[in-house]
Amino acid sequence: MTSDLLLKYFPDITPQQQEQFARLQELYTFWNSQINVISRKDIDLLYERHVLHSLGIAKVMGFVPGSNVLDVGTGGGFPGIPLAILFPDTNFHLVDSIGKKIKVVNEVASALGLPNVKGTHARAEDIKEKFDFVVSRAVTQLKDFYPWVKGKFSKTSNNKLPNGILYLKGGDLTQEIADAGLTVQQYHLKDYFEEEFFETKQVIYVKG
Ligand SMILES: C[S@@+](CC[C@H](N)C(=O)[O-])C[C@H]1O[C@@H](n2cnc3c(N)ncnc32)[C@H](O)[C@@H]1O
Repeated sequence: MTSDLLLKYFPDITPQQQEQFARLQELYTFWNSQINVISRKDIDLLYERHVLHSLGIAKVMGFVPGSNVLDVGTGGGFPGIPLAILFPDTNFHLVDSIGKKIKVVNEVASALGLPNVKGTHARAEDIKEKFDFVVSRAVTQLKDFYPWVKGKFSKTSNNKLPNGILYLKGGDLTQEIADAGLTVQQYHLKDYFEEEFFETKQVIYVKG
């Protein structure tokens, strides 16, 4: 199962990437038994609900080599770790306000040999560097999230979308988007993935 699901939607991944994705099951099964980084009932659905969901961002945006991406509230490394496997030439800075989750991120990145991942125990608001993109999943409402990151975008980018936020969201977002008062683009993951899990899942893009 594992990487078969990934090959179905990302047929160009290299044998090394397949191997890295395949190892996630063992690594997260171990780390999840130490520290709850993903829902325990979800561990059997790791590839669909966490890895493929994270890679939904890659269906919207292919980061050009050298891009710098901040993952805010990464928890155990989602969406940052799957994206870092898929985009080995992009730098991913994964932050979370809970230190033990960042320990998992750094252990997983080291076990997989991902030099493009840096995990930092910090609140998003305190990160001072500039990035091309901010990615995130399941952290907070857009109206609260946007002020944390709005000053963090570098001015230029060679990417296909201007620098900004790519936020994985699910359900009816009409009210949340209205409350944030932001202009967003909505990408529906059911257009890319046929599994029922993706029926209401979206990537919300906000220009930085
Ligand atoms: C529900 S978890 C989601 C984790 C991960 N993104 C995922 O989808 O599996 C939300 C995470 O956001 C982190 N978080 C909340 N507020 C934060 C902040 N201001 N800065 C950094 N991390 C934050 C929490 O510690 C928690 O790990």
